Amino acid sequence: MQVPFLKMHGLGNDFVVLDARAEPRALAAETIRWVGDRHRGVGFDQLITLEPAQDADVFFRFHNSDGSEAGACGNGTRCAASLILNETGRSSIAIRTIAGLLGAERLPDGTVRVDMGPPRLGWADVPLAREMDTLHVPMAADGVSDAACCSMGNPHANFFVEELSALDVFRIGPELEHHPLLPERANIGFVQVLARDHIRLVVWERGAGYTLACGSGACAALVNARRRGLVEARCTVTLPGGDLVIEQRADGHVLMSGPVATSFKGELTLG
Ligand SMILES: N[C@@H](CCC[C@H](N)C(=O)O)C(=O)O
Repeated sequence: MQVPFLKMHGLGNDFVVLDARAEPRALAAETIRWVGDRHRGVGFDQLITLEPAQDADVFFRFHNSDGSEAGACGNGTRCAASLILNETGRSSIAIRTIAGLLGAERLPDGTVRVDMGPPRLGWADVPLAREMDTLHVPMAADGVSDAACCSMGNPHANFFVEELSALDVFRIGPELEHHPLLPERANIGFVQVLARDHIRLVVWERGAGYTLACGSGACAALVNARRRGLVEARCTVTLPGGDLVIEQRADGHVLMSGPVATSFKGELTLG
């Protein structure tokens, strides 16, 4: 069976997009891992499946390259939303995801903004293994300690550091992703506050590993930095792949804007 796909990215956070609106395309975890293999398949951080929705323009389903499913994917939402914005010719759309209903719009400069909704801050929302203050979670690894956690529809743990380049992210990232306090694992964000409107961030993604950018991770970093009193409501978040602009509105909703790009299209041979 030949299945057409698009390869897209937001700041190098890369995606294979499958359109399953007319025909179901449920891939087994083993197939997802093969397509995600950067040597033997196409390679991606996340696979995004577009599905029909009853109460929105489209449903987006996200899978990590290890085959696990994720409730949210900020950059993937921006990329796939740009397809629906182009297709419909509309200036804004509504997207249903496992984590909730999201809004997306194209901005005059061509970038795409997604309303990721409000963060969830309770220990059971993240989730953490037991009741505790999500702003000070006793997790530590070489060079980092005292995590701030939240959910942006998916779990995030942030560590604030003086200097990001001093960290061995490839060693401590997987260690923290699998920490016993995180029953569903988490995306691990290492945050350096450069100014009250500027953050540097490196993310070790749950189920995908080191990434050039993580949209929901950038939202979580701003939310947790604000909770610690370190930044204002609007920040530029500089990731290895480039900049996102993140803003938390007075009603708590977190807005994320940045560029999207299509790399190529192709066909998967399945079965
Ligand atoms: N790249 C994403 C996050 C993808 C999901 C994550 N790895 C998870 O398992 O929660 C983004 O841009 O938000």
